[in-house]
Amino acid sequence: MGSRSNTERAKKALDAMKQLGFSKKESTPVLRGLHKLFGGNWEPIEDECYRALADAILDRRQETASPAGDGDQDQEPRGCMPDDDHRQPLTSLAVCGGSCDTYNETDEPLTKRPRFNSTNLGTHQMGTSLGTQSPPSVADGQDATVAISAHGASPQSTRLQTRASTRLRQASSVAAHKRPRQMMDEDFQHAAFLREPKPEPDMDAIQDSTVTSHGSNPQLGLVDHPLNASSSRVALPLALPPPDQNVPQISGMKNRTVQPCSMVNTGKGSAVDNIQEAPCLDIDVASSTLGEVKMSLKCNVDPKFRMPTLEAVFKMVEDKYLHSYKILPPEFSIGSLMNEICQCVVQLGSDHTGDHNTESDAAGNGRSSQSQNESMTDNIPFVKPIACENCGNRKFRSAEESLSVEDSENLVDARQQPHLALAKLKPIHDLTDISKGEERVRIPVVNEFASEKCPPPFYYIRGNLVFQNAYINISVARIGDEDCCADCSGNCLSAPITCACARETGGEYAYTVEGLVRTAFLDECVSKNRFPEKHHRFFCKSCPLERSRNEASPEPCRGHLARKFIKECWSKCGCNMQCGNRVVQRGIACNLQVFFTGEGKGWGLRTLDELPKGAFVCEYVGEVLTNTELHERTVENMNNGKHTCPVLLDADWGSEGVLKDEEALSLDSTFYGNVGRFINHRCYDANIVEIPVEVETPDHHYYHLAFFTTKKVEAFEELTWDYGIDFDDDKHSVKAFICLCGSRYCRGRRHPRKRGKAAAK
Ligand SMILES: C[S@@+](CC[C@H](N)C(=O)[O-])C[C@H]1O[C@@H](n2cnc3c(N)ncnc32)[C@H](O)[C@@H]1O
Repeated sequence: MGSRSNTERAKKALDAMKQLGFSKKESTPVLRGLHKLFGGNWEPIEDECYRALADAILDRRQETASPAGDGDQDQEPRGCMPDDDHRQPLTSLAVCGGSCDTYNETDEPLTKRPRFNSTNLGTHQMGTSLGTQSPPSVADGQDATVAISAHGASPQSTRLQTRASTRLRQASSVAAHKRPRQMMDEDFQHAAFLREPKPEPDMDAIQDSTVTSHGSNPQLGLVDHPLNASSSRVALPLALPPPDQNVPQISGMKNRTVQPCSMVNTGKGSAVDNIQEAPCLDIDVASSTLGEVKMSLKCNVDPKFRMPTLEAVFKMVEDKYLHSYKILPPEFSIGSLMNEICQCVVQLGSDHTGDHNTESDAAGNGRSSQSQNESMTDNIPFVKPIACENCGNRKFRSAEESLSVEDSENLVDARQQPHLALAKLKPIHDLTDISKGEERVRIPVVNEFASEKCPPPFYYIRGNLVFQNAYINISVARIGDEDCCADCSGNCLSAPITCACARETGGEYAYTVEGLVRTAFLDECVSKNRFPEKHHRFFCKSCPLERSRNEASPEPCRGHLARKFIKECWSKCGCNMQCGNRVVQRGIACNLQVFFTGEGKGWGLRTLDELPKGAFVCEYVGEVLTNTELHERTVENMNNGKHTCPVLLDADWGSEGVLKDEEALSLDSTFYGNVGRFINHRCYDANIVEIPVEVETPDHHYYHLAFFTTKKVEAFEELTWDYGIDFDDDKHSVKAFICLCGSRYCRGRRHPRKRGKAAAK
């Protein structure tokens, strides 16, 4: 190198810049300046594929284009200006439909595509950056490609990155903005390489890959890498125009091809189940040593597809995953998130009734944020309708197959309103296993009376789901050393001393080695339920329950029982899954059956085996609702002649200050639930009792409600729990029914008004 002439080296440098889309006219003065700055030394200029030169050109552009400095988001429209991509070639989110015929193929790879300026993510200042041009529709293609590119050096891209990570990992975007350039570059490498945990075949080969012209997409002006694991790999600087085999390529690019969507392991029974049906064909992530990362998603779309703005897409994705899913499923991955983005692009782009397909929408013009939220949150139910099997004389059909033509027309509505979906689609249960495989054991449904064959429709879920606004703070960081047993191994119950997780239960594990709740602990829980007046109660300063009933002048709190909690070991603990202090989290282990009681109580739950005292039966699983959501739902259900079956998670309400509504949680299994929703009420002497169990949170704010037997239960005996209903209280969230529990202590039966009604029946 050293022997080469200045002219030769300058020519090479300018050629390399040309490959990045910088004209000779623009590059030459910058190169001259740099050369002078480095005292005639070429090495720093040639290092890292002329990175210093490219950066200097970009800096110079930014200086000339943005006198107000970085962060000035109200500059002239950038998206459609040919030069713009040179100014910010790697710092924006770019969306392109299948045919971008306005694209200038020759020299300006990322221009003339509708742009999403990542600085404006989540704000309503998009208009100036996007202009008024409508996004292209996919005229005849069946694909839409969403390309997300980022450059580590830019604040914009940092925001893009931090947007994803803050929402996903609660990272601080502010801090990220301020980090030095190099650090950000590293972050972007990590963003591309580390956040997708799925196994990626033949990584070494990918990293060592050489440049080929394979897979370029001149039409889109995007580097269109081969997108599945089996295809050959490309290593291209992302801002380069489509490669020309005759042109020497800049080395140092890495390309990582994420598995095609069909290969994404979505995990059973989770929100991401649906991803298997995603319209996404391929996901690709590539990064370069220049600190760029580009992700491209290819989705199948219909010809009427119109490209939505990425702001709308991101909002929709975020809504789905983070507003509804504050508890992120363990299977969550960036791959599935990107796939979700694809689904949302397709869905929004296919919805011609909404106005999220226009640039002005992205600018926040013409549509309130509330209506944006509505269209997004209401859209897709996370849990698929139950497949029907063996119901009546019907054979197994998938949920979609089981729809009649008329029903299928309702599918659109159904997708927009999960609860409406339930009413319209009427998913039919699998009578051989109501859990449709969600549980470790099969839970059959039987009706020995020739009445209804099936329980009413609902979606079976194994674990709680947040309906919408409930706030649950689950993070590993919140679990301190005092709330976990990181040093344990194997089975905590076999260790000579109890671990930190037994602190909640007074230094003694709540479970015996046989997996039963200890008698003394259990009896106290039963006693609290049976004789609440004898036990300590909390009284809220401002009771959420009363507030929801009458916000203007709420009545005083009626008190909430101070409950006994079990704390199980969890992910931050060193023990294994078979640890004796992990019972509820392992799920249902006994043989249960849903059966028709024939006693006027509808369906019920019974055990098929004899159960000893203290045995775990099941959890009460449902949607986690805020207090307001519960109240609204109860009223709505009552108007529809339905009864809500909620349980308040109120064990800690009174001990805190004034609880915000989104912190006052309850569980409702009306629409989404597990077998717990079939357990009927029995006054006082019920054979199961609910005990709050902490699993993934170290406080009493959100917890699991687990049922344990209060005594030995015979095989085929109905399982019952005391709902704790005050049959005199008309305001109770469970609408008091005429109690047919059969207990000699029945509170409902003794109520004169109810008795009269019962007699009249
Ligand atoms: C959580 S659900 C229990 C499952 C319900 N039996 C079913 O068929 O879906 C609660 C509802 O069951 C009925 N129920 C529960 N316990 C009852 C009892 N002791 N007497 C009469 N009805 C009861 C009431 O209609 C109540 O609203």
